[in-house]
Amino acid sequence: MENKLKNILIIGLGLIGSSMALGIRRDHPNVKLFGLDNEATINTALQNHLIDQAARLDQVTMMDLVILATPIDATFDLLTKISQMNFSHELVLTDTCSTKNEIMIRANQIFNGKNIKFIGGHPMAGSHKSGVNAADVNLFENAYYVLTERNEELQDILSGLHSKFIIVDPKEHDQVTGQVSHFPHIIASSLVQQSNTYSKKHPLVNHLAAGGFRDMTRIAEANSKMWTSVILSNRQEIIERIKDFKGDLDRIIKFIEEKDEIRISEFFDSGKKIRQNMEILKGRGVIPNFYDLFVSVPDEKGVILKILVLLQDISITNIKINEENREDIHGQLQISFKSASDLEQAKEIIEGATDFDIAE
Ligand SMILES: NC(=O)c1ccc[n+]([C@@H]2O[C@H](COP(=O)([O-])OP(=O)(O)OC[C@H]3O[C@@H](n4cnc5c(N)ncnc54)[C@H](O)[C@@H]3O)[C@@H](O)[C@H]2O)c1
Ligand SMILES: O=C(O)C(=O)C[C@]1(C(=O)O)C=C[C@@H](O)C=C1
Repeated sequence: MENKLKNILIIGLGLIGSSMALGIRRDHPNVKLFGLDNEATINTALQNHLIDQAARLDQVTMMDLVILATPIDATFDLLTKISQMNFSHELVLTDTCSTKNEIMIRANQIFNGKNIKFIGGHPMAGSHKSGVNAADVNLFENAYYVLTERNEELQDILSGLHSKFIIVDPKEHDQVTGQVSHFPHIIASSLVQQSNTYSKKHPLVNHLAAGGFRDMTRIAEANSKMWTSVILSNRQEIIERIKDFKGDLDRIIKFIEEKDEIRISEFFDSGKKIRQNMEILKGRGVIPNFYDLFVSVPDEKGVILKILVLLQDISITNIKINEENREDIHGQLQISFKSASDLEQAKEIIEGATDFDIAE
């Protein structure tokens, strides 16, 4: 298929826009990539060859595809400005916002009868980091990429992101992401703040916070402006999720007060089973790192290289080093694989060649 989307403008070259630029370039080295952002960001994007050329907003009219990778409030503003422009050919326009319903309602109102094909988009992967320096070509690998409708040419341009397209109704999208993406950010931030308040009375809090606390709170470091926009764009759903959760907390308070051993155990058991079932879904994109092996490694020079050499014939999707604060215990290498069989093979190789502790 000859793709007619040749001149592509990305507005907003932060974490998402710059990572998309790298992904687009991977499969489509010949498209012309333009960028629009503040001067410092554009300079970095040009230096790092993320884009070919800077563009102005009025140059939207000469583009074939425009990707809005901007915060939600800025995206609304840009949608309005673009809807006031005149196009001699059809513009394909998409966004990356974390909410979809309000954006689609607005787009349907303002693009009606215009030469603009708007397709709502949301890559279901990201990070607590932001800005052009966080660009990562593998950010969207194996993650779902939500679109509000199929579009062969757009999907082809985005193929180098290595994500999986899924068509979702905008309202349904906001309900689901409200539960599994937006609400968890509220929980993480509340937990960090509650612990901080408690630490005024109990300073040891700052020392005894360990792996569990770290795993629960990484996303509390996310960009506050972005999350304010997300929450305000999905208010009703998020309020409902919070109220629902309050009910769950009240239920567990009751079990504890009543020393109800069976119900407390059922509570944890149920959580464990549900999460383990979600693990099965990991390969389909619920959680980007799937089939993980945790190798406990001594803090010695060359140890990571040794493991990598051992696994050189197996496809690894990600490696993470979970450092330990204490010097006397081992750090943990988290290695992610594409399949259960790759994981099993890697486990056998490491077990055969080292005495490192391994867990799945
Ligand atoms: N961070 C995530 O995990 C994540 C994941 C998926 C989708 N998203 C969504 O993608 C969008 C971008 O998020 P991000 O994490 O890349 O944010 P970011 O802060 O890293 O990047 C946003 C960029 O947009 C630029 N910008 C803002 N207003 C602009 C304007 N009017 N014109 C041109 N550039 C402008 C900023 O300078 C910045 O470089 C948001 O709508 C967010 O909801 C974020
Ligand atoms: O990994 C993270 O830090 C994220 O929060 C990314 C995350 C999420 O997983 O909920 C957050 C917002 C996006 O719209 C999509 C993905």
